Amino acid sequence: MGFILNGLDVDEYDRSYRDGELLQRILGYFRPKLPAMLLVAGMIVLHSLTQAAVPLMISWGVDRMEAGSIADVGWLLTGGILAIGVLGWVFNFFRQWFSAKVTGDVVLDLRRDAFDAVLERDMSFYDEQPSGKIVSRVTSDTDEFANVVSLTMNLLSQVLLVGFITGLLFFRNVELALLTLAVSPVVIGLALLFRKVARRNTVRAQRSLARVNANLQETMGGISVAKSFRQEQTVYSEFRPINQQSYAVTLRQGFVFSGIFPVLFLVAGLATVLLVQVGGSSVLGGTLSAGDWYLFLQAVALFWLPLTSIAAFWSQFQQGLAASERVFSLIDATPRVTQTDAQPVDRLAGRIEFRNLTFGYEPSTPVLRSFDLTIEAGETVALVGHTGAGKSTLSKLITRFYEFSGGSLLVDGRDVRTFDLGEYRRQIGAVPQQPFLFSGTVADNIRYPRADATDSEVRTAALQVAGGDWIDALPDGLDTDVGEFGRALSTGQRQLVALARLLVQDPAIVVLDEATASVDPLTEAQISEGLDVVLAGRTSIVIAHRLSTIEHVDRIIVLDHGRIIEEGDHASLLRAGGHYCDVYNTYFRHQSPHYQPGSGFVPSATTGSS
Ligand SMILES: Nc1ncnc2c1ncn2[C@@H]1O[C@H](COP(=O)(O)OP(=O)(O)OP(=O)(O)O)[C@@H](O)[C@H]1O
Repeated sequence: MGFILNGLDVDEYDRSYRDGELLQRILGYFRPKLPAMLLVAGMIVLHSLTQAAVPLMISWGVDRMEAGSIADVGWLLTGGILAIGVLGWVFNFFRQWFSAKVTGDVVLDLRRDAFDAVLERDMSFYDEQPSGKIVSRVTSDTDEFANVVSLTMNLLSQVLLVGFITGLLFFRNVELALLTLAVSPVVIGLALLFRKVARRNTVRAQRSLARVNANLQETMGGISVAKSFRQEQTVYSEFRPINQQSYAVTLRQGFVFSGIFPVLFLVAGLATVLLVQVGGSSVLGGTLSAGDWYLFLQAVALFWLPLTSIAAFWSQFQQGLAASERVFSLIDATPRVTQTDAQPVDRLAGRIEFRNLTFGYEPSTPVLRSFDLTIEAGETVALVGHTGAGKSTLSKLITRFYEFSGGSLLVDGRDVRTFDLGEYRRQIGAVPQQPFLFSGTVADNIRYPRADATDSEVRTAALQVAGGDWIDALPDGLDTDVGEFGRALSTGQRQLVALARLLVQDPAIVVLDEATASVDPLTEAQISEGLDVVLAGRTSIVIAHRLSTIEHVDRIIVLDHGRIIEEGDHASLLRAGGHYCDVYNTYFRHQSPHYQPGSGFVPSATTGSS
């Protein structure tokens, strides 16, 4: 049991809905499709009637045969069965066609809502949830849901058929009808018993599939790293148990599901034996006509088929419910970033104040405690500090990707929680260390923040970054295809595109995580030049990794374990000989054009190095 269930726990945002609640929610998706569904219902009734009519006609024929008058009605019987068959086919065709349309439409809506929800989630959600699992909810779980919708349509048709046949049985012979019905509670009881086990197994199967997806997604994302470290074997060894688990869980699900049918057929078989025995004796005793007996034997077969599928349907129904539960959990996951208002945000000046702010990715381990910092409008601030000091955390709070738990964050003196989030974010230009480019051309990527930017605006922005020299190096200039994730461009070129993109966005505040990857001196110079243009006139927070940047910013803030331990400009901080000197000696010293191995240490009070 241990291995099979490893890692199949609920995700943090998973929740359990009552069946009624789930059904209500599902019905909400079907309500707009009412006319089409009524048509489907009509077709189902007609189709079920045709199915029930066949045994009835044959029974009538058998009675005629018994009375020795089959020759008179033979053609009527043949023609009638044929006509019913054709009608049945037509009704069934329209039923299938319209139900496929209704199902397709509902899945389309559900997938749209799930995808919308995915886009709405905070960054913390993506930190915690492997993307493969999310993909699984939007794709395979909605498919699962579609299956259950088709099954429901089939079930409705079968329930109607059972209804018609039961009516017919009672009409012809109450005694035999009661006998047939007597066994039904056993079948239904068995099906209900099976319900819980089925649901549990199904949820596990879906989770194990989500794990497979998550693993694949991660492997594909990091395939170049895996290959360069020759870790293919490790990747494979990690995948194998997950795949094996999915196999085992699915196998177990199959085992549980297939267990129910033999049991149900056994019960149905016993009932048929009983009917053959009792019915046959009645025919011999003259209390039942041969036609009625035939009708019963036919009806019993028809009667059991829907009943057993109703029973088996429970399991698949549970499967669909479990899938819809997972999709709804994704849609309903509560956002952590909560705005108290949606006030319009005009052009910001860009004054940022952290006041007594507390934040932790995990509430129990705060990264920032009672944090205070004011960045003036138009100021360029560099954040430096050892890894894990909290530099990126500050930028994530400004971009409002994460929610803080205490204190306040003010922009232009207004609480960020009161802003219209969309309007606020449009004024923040965030550039990550590895700028992400979407498939398309360089121009498409520069235009990304503002789809209505004209070609000439895009070109102007590109030309403003480092005088546009870099564009000439691209094979097709701005029309160069960047490839998936921008892989067709060099690291430096991607950064230059990201800077041009920022100019098109024209944000009031720039939050920039400088790339650590080294680029050739020419590109380095182009990036520095581009940065000067991009940051001019905006409030800029730069997580600095370049000496050329920290030398020119208005203020350097040295962070350590989520606290500001020093601030000032480059020269004064070096003179002060404090913690900044340590950071300088560790990170920045080597980047000086005059650097020689072992030289350039700035004496600091903490290390005393010289
Ligand atoms: N998504 C996350 N979930 C949980 N903890 C996190 C997350 N991101 C960062 N942390 C933790 O928060 C602390 C501050 O991290 P942060 O990324 O802000 O540091 P940093 O100064 O930007 O470091 P670096 O220079 O390495 O990027 C670290 O202890 C880190 O482990």
